[in-house]
Amino acid sequence: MIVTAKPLTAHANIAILGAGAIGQLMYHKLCLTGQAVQAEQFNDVVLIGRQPITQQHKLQFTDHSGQTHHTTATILSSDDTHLANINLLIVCVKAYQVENALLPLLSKLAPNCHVVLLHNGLGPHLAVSEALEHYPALGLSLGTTSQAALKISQWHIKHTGFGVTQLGHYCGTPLSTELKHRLQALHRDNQPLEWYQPVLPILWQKLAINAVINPLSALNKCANGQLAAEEYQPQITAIIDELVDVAKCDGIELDPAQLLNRVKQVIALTSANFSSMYQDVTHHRVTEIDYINGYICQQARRYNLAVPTNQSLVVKVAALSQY
Ligand SMILES: NC(=O)C1=CN([C@@H]2O[C@H](COP(=O)(O)OP(=O)(O)OC[C@H]3O[C@@H](n4cnc5c(N)ncnc54)[C@H](OP(=O)(O)O)[C@@H]3O)[C@@H](O)[C@H]2O)C=CC1
Ligand SMILES: CC(C)(CO)C(=O)C(=O)O
Repeated sequence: MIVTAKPLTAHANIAILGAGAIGQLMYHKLCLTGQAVQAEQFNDVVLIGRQPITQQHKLQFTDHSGQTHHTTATILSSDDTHLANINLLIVCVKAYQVENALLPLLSKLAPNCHVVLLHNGLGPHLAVSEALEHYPALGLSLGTTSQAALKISQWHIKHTGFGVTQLGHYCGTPLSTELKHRLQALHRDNQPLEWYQPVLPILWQKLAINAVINPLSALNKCANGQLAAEEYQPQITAIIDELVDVAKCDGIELDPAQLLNRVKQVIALTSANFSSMYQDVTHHRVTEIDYINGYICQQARRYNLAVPTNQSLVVKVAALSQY
C-alpha cells in the first residue's frame, strides 16, 4: 500500500524524536490506517532526525503479516521553525540520548506541547522534569513499550514483536483528551495501549524485567529463554530483591514474588529473543546499562543502600562493552 504524505503544513502537530526502530514503528502505527483514504486524515506526524535540513524520505514498513507499506515522511531538522506547531512530542531515542536530543528542543516547541518519553530504563525523566520547570505549560508523560521493531536499513523497519504500550502522566500539564484519543491509533492493531496513574510503579516493573534479562543474557551470551535455568535463579532473585528495596525508598511498593513471576513469564514469552543489551554488546554499541541496573545503583546511593548484585552487573557489562 502506498500512502503519500502531504508536504508539512501547520497541521503537522505530532513529532517523533529519533527516527530509529521504535521511532519509525510509532510513526507507522500513528499514520497507517490500512485504508489510503483514511491515511490522509492522519497525516499530522513528522519524525525529527539528525539531518541539518528538513527532508522528505520514503519509508518502508514491513508489518506482522509480511506486507510492506510505503510512505513518504517528513524528517524535520531540529531547528525547523515548524517545531513551534508541535503539541505532542514522542521521544524514541535510547535512554542515554534523551537529554542531548530533547533539552535543546524544549524552547522551540509549542508552549503547551506534551512530551512522552518512551525508552527502556529509568533516569532521564529526572533531568527532563527539572528542565520543564522553566516551561510551565509543557507536560510530561512516561511510557514503555513491549512492541519490537528491527531496522532492516535506515528507512526500512520490520515489526518483530507485539505487546502492550503503557503510558501515564508524570508532571506538568496533562495530555489533552484529544491527543490521548489520537494516541489510540497505537492500539489499532489490537496491541493494548494502557494508561496508568501513577505511572512509576509500572516503569519499575519494566525496569525489573530489563535489569534481569538484559545483563544476564549479554554476559552469558544466551537467548532470553536460557535464563530459566536453575543456575541463574539465585542471581535473578537477588537483582529483584535489591530493586524492590530501592523502589520502596523511592515510594514505590512492589511485591517481590509477583515481580519474580512476571520476570519468569517474560523470559518464557521471549525465550527465542536475544535481548537488546546482548545485541548492543555483540555489535559493539553503547548499552543502556547505566539506565537499567545503573539507575538502581544511582538511587541506592541516595538512600545509602547496598546493591552488590546490580553493581557488579553494571561493572561487568561496562567491561564487556569495551571490547
Ligand atoms: N527496538 C526495539 O524493538 C525496542 C526498543 N525499545 C527501547 O526504545 C528505545 C529506542 O530504541 P531503538 O529504536 O531500538 O533505538 P535506535 O538506535 O534504533 O533509535 C534511536 C534513534 O534516535 C536517533 N537519535 C539519537 N540522538 C538523536 C538526536 N540528538 N537527534 C535526533 N535523533 C537522535 C538515533 O540516531 P543515530 O542512530 O544516528 O544515533 C536513532 O535513529 C530504547 O530505549 C530501547 O531500549 C523498547 C522496546 C523494543
Ligand atoms: C523484554 C526484553 C528483555 C525482550 O528481549 C527487552 O525489552 C529487551 O531486550 O530490551
